[in-house]
Amino acid sequence: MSYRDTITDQIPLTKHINLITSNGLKYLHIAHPKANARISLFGAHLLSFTPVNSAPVLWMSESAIFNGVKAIRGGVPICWPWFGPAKQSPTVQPLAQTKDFPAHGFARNNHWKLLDSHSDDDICKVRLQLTPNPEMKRLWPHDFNLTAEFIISDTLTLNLTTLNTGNASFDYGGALHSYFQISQTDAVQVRGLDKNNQTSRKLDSDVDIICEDPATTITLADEQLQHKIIIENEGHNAMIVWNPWQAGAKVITDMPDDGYQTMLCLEPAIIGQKPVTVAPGASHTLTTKLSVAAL
Ligand SMILES: O=P(O)(O)OC[C@H]1O[C@H](O)[C@H](O)[C@@H](O)[C@@H]1O
Repeated sequence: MSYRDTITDQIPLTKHINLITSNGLKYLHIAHPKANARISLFGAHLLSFTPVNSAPVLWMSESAIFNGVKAIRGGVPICWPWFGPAKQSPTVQPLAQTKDFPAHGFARNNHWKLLDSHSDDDICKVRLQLTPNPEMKRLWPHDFNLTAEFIISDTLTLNLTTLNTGNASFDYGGALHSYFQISQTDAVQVRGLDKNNQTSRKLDSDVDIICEDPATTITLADEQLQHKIIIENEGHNAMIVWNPWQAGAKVITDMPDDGYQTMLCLEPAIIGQKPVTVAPGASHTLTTKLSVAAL
């Protein structure tokens, strides 16, 4: 059952933004003349973004689990403060060698606080915040204030700002793990995975690669939908491209077996080998901006 079937409470925050409760979990439903979007406060997880007169930009698994424990499969999970398996991330070693650490950090598995919301005729804006609790400190012993700002109009901007509130520098990594909706795998082409924009990549098998010198703008063109999704990123040092294909999808319990046919992950990331150092009192922002244009 999807969370949409079990809504128990709905509080209007602005003319365009409602705070929804379903199964004890909170969601923001944004219905604006320029776009619709949904955000889960669990994970500060963007679930959907659909500009008016456009197809949905983001893919959501039909078997995604909304239980406030497991990270949601689809949309834009926030991977933070490390990307990938903890054991491979220098920013969490040597701690991660001895204990059971979650892949992609802990931001996507925790409840965030709603800081504020605003909307007018042009945009909707919401900010969510994560601050450390003892379990997070066990996994990553640093003082931080993490803010996810969503600016929704005919484009969507997600600014993830890491503020160091402690008195020692720390290194962090992460990713905005965007799952894009595609019509079918042989209809799409990705450009911008290298800085010179020389390579255009077709999707014809499983892929899980790190592109370490991407262009600032990536495009995902879909011949069948006759549109391209434009992904403009800042603050990252790599792009991850992921599709698990048939065999991979079969072993992912919260993805239908044929789910891989309509999704592609393109993820602006800060990889563990090249973390960002944040000095006390300083901050760093990882940004992605999504828009759609006709082909
Ligand atoms: O299943 P998850 O923990 O959400 O990870 C899903 C995927 O995320 C990234 O794209 C990684 O590059 C993949 O190796 C990983 O399988």
